[in-house]
Amino acid sequence: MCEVTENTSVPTSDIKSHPEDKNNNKASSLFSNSNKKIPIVELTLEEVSYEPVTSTLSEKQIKTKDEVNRTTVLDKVTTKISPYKLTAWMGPSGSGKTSLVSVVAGLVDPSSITGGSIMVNGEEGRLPKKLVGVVWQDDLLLSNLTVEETIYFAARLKSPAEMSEADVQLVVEETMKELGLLHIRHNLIGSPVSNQRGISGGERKRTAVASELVIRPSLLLLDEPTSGLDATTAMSLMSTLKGLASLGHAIAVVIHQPRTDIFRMLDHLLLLSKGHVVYDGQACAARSYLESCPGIEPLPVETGIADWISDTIIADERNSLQKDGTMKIGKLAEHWATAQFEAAYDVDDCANDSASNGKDINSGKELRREMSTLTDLHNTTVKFEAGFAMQLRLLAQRTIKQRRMEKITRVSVLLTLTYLFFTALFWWRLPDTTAYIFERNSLLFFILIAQGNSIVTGSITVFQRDRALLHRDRAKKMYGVLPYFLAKTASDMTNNIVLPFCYGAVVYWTCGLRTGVAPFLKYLLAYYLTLSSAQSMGLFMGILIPHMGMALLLAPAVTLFQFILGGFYIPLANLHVGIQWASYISFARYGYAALMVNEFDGRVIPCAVDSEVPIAIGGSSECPLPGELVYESVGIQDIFANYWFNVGVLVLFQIFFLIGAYAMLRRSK
Ligand SMILES: Nc1ncnc2c1ncn2[C@@H]1O[C@H](COP(=O)(O)OP(=O)(O)OP(=O)(O)O)[C@@H](O)[C@H]1O
Repeated sequence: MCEVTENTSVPTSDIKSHPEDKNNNKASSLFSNSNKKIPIVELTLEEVSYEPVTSTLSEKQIKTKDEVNRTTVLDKVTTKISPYKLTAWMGPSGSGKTSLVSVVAGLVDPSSITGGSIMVNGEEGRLPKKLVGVVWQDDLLLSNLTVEETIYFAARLKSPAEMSEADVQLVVEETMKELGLLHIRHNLIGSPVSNQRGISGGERKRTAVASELVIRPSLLLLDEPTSGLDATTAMSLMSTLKGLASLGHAIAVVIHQPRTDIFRMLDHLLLLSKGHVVYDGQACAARSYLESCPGIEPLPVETGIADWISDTIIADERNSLQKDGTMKIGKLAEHWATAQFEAAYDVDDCANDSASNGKDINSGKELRREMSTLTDLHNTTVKFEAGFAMQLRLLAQRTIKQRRMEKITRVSVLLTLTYLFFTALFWWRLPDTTAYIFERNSLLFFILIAQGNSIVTGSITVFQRDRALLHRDRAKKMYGVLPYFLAKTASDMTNNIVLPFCYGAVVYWTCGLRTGVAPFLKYLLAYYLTLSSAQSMGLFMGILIPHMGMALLLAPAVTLFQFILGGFYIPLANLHVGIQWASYISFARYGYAALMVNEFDGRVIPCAVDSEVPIAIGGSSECPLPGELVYESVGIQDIFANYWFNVGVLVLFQIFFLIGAYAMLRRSK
């Protein structure tokens, strides 16, 4: 007899978890309207094998050689994800559940699917990515966005451009209500990693689900959505998913040993072991099937069914471990492959289960009428829903919102104030005489190096964090690389530089640099361009070197090297010929030159009043001293002594770094 036979239907109206969330009747009615628009989709996998390349050979070598090392992650997997059903994929660690999510979501290299076929509504082909929502374990939500902003950005980016703002807002409202998030709509997501307080783990998961659900995907895949949640929160989330399935979504959940009450909610169950199917059928029939397998201990009294299933599969895997450490196909997988497994679908005890969704899924007739053809499904979707301008606007807003508390945090303001304090202490109101020329030079160099280095490392760190989110969003075809890149660059060039730039502006007056509005503005321009070159170089390095640790190790060395070649430590003319060339590709050289020329060009530096020691600058102890001699003494001569030339080269540096960064980003997968 099948143990799990009770009606597990959870009506949608019962799944809201917070009393405040019951107030929005308008949203509720829209939900029932938009519900009709979900394209009904059934996905069938027939003997699908997934074998990614694990060879260490380069792509070029692989093309020329026949032998390609592949690992069999999924071996002839046959299963189904049906609308109106809550499907679960279970199996021990490493059994291939997450890989199956990637395969079904179309996120793997098609050449690594080495066998079998994937059918959508009975036709062989791929489901448009727009109709698939995937919630991963690491949800990659942006910490400084509120719950509502997170769902809104997902909704707007994924909704058709012609959909009005009011309608998008209504769908966001409706989705928040559906997932019990209305009462925390204005709360920040937060980040457990950086100890930033925010919403709870369960609310995070629900927000991640809401961000996917907001466009009503036909197929929703969730990779361990209940991991890290307490039993009650896990139950509440699964109830929500069950309710959503009853509206027509096809939902597949990767789940580890759920509690019995959660297990009872499942309609369909796929059990995997080392990439092989061990069971695929109605969840309520799994027990009787497994107990019918030779050598399997029946479910002990007081043991949860999911725990028993897991123990049974793990024991089978252990038994199939050979002496040389390799694994042969387990007995359970072998049995499933040869058994008359249709029997598992037809267990009488599960008769009630099919009715539990309010739809007789086994009759199939009504369902088939609801299903669109694959061509229709493709015709109704476009590459990106939002237009270029909309993507750009939304991404810029999203980046600004995320960065608003990142860059101007209390710590960064405090650090800038500390820098200001010490800079003022060392270089306070420098007397404008020949006796203080060295101090002036050193100040101009210090302000570059003090801020430049942290900008480069900051830029790398921010991009490495954004990288995963970008790749995930790109895979979902939410936006293009260009709008992302433009929005990011615009934000980086303002947000990341605002504090260093303010520091530079204040230092100008506290340290008594050249008086006059024009020199001040020119100083700001040169200073800004040097910092933004550092920013672009950081981004370039961050994209070029995908490994964050490696990038952060190399970045300070490269930046320091650039600054040494700037001309302050070693006058440019005195650099060894073997390295002199490198100074031409140092942005610090042009930044420093522009600041020096702006400070000293066209003026005469008065003699130090009480100076008894003649000041020798570049071999000249002239007094008063022509300003040109100061920058010429560090090797800034000829065309390099032209302020606008240096500013122009800094602009070129940025163009080079940015175009390079964009090109690499486009190529990266
Ligand atoms: N691209 C790949 N190249 C090589 N091996 C891979 C690749 N993807 C997955 N694998 C291997 O396939 C097996 C299944 O991995 P997968 O992450 O799908 O398992 P899982 O069931 O989700 O495990 P867990 O429950 O621990 O998350 C693992 O042994 C994994 O190392």
